[in-house]
Amino acid sequence: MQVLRAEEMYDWDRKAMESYGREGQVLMENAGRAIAEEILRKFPETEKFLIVIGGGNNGGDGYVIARILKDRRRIATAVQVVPDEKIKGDALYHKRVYEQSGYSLSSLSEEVWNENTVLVDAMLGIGVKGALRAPFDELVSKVNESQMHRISVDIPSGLPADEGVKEFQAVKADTTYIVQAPKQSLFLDHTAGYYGEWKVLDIGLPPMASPKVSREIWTEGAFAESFPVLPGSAHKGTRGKGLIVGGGRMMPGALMMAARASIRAGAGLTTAATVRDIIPYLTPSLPEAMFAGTGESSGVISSVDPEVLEGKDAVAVGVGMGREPESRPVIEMLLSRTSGPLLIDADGLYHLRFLLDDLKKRQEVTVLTPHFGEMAHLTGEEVSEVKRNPFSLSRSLAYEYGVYLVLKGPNTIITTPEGSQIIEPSGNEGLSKGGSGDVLTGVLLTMLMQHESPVKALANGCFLHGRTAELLISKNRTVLDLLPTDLTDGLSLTYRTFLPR
Ligand SMILES: NC(=O)C1=CN([C@@H]2O[C@H](COP(=O)(O)OP(=O)(O)OC[C@H]3O[C@@H](n4cnc5c(N)ncnc54)[C@H](OP(=O)(O)O)[C@@H]3O)[C@@H](O)[C@H]2O)[C@@H](O)CC1
Ligand SMILES: Nc1ncnc2c1ncn2[C@@H]1O[C@H](COP(=O)(O)OP(=O)(O)O)[C@@H](O)[C@H]1O
Ligand SMILES: [K+]
Repeated sequence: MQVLRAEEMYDWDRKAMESYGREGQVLMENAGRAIAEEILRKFPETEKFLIVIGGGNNGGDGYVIARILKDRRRIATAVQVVPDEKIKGDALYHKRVYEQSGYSLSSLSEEVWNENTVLVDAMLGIGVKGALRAPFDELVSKVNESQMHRISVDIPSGLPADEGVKEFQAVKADTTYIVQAPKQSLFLDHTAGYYGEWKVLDIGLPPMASPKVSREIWTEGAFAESFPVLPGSAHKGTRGKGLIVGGGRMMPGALMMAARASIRAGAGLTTAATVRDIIPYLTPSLPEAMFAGTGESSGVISSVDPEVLEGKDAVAVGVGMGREPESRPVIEMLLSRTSGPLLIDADGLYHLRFLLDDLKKRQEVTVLTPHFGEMAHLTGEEVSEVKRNPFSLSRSLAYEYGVYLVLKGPNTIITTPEGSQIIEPSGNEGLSKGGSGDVLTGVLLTMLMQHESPVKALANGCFLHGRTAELLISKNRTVLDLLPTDLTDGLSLTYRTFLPR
């Protein structure tokens, strides 16, 4: 499913009408009807509805919804909150249909704000611009203060559709019925929460006319379809031989978690490279792994023998490595000497900030997996700015350095060097614990060795990680006690659920 910006949505709408014979009035009828049916399904017993109608096409959808609710014998109070001359075009057509059905409009008296009533917010859609003007500024506050269940049409009124907007005032919806395609703000840290529970409804825009935008949500269907089938004749070489460089005297656990996750995810052979004196302590928890000792300076990795790279299908570096400058030459060496995919995570990303020229020179597949803080460090932006503009900042970075970028968060955004983007929304707050990212690194390393397409490998790895957290919570864990190490052993749950082979 595509994720669109407002302008892209308008393009699709325009093209549908101009080139594919779709009428605006019909599309509005479809939108309003699809939403009304959902409302009736969700509230089969509720009698009273209040529909608040604004001046654009979002208000037009509101007229259709009000008519259908009345047709179904519900007590639907429709209030138009703008002067009559503001209602134009398709919205005016549907206002007339509403009135010709014998239905009338009410005024916004105090009695309509009744907690036994469901509120339908059809004030403002994706056409909102700038700070809210009267009467919407006060109305949005009033709606948010009310105890009613709030259903927003297409988008919570006042909320920007696109990334980048700093200040806004918007309805905090309990439920949002999104028209045709989710908009960017559904996935942003500071706006996602305004949508409440959400569902995307098809209103009949022709897929042939959809904008040429490569920004998609990754689904369980996509995972099951694109996950490579392991041949019966598989041997460890088929599954991939990976190397993970990380850990040190202070953070050996990070390396342990990444290596174990890589093996559990299905790698043929995983080698963990770290300072020599901690290897004996790691061996009991990683009986399947191979180990390689690195050069060391005061407990941190200071060098890796390039011979360790021989025969490796992919390499991951950074987990638990520390930020001491002594480790920087390791990243430098791996950037120039790794011939297969190279994934850089955690402290590796910290060092990378000082090696951007080497990154630019590298020709082979390189994957960076920053969280918001690491992305801010890499780009020189504030964390708040990264959260407000994750799509465009990811694209700029991926394009400038020719890398695959996995910007991690509740909605992880994966970007290719060419700028295609995938949003992977699985997971829950149980993952917000030190170590979850290390597990992800191990999983991604394995996926990179087994998929032909790096972007599918990354999307499937994020899905595997996030869905495992969801399945564990639905079974015997909670978001409070879930551990990154539970996640590793829980990978089987996701495999068994989605790849019953
Ligand atoms: N295929 C589709 O996409 C389909 C989309 N459909 C629906 O259309 C919606 C988009 O409709 P849209 O373009 O008419 O814009 P919309 O959001 O109603 O806002 C415009 C109004 O808001 C006002 N206004 C703006 N900013 C404001 C502010 N700061 N403060 C105060 N007022 C402000 C502006 O006022 P003006 O600036 O003109 O004074 C104007 O009256 C979309 O979300 C979906 O619900 C479906 O019907 C079917 C097909
Ligand atoms: N609230 C959340 N909902 C969904 N996924 C989350 C949430 N918080 C964190 N995650 C996921 O958990 C992982 C955390 O990675 P990271 O921040 O690198 O952790 P660490 O470095 O502490 O191991 C990422 O994959 C991220 O997408
Ligand atoms: K709305």
